[in-house]
Amino acid sequence: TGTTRPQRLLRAVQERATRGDSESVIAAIDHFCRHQEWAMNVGDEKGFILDSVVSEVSPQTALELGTYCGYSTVRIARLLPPGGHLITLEFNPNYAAVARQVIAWAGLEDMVQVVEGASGDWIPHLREHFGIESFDFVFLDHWKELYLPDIKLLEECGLLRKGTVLLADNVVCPGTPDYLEYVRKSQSYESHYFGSHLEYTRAEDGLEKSVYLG
Ligand SMILES: Cc1cc(C(=O)N2CCN(C)CC2)sc1-c1cc(O)c2nc[nH]c(=O)c2c1
Ligand SMILES: [Mg+2]
Repeated sequence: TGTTRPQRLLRAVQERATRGDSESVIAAIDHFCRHQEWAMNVGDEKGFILDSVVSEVSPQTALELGTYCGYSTVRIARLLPPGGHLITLEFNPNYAAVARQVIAWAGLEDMVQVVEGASGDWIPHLREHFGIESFDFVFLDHWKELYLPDIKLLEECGLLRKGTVLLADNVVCPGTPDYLEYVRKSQSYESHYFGSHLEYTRAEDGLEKSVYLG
């Protein structure tokens, strides 16, 4: 038995970060991942790019696919405008349980809804369940095989509108070739690649920003 890596990450947050201070929660997780144990958070370098896109969009409605421990959830939620709301989908209940506590430690629980389950199961029900008309911003960070089917599902469910901004993590490492080909070739998207590095490493990775044109 013993603790899991997400549980050890949560303990590092509770020991090092100040309750209600989202910057200190982000710093505590980055410290843990750099000096204790690598973990698959978007990280500080790609996180800075995520911050700039979220700030530019200033979304009232945001969707995150893949919560993990809530690191990017906190990065996004801390930048939402008044009235803004973030729904984050997580398949793994153990990850979701840790994420809820990390988000609460950052004092952002009122702007975030952590939803447990498979993205493909939940996306068709987001409108009726959460009263969402469409999303202003979507962060894809769950599983490389699901990026493409899930944005097609979002399109089909009418959850994207002209100007919706999609930002995808790990398009180089682990890599999402089918997703990249689709958003870069489709007339319905305007895409741009932000080169960076895999979190806490020197390996190449990056974020793909795609604006839905309708
Ligand atoms: C699990 C994993 C291992 C990686 C790697 O190349 N490694 C070599 C270098 N060492 C240090 C770490 C391990 S990259 C990666 C990863 C990274 C993300 O940001 C992810 N985001 C969402 N969903 C994922 O499944 C996801 C996986
Ligand atoms: Mg990732």
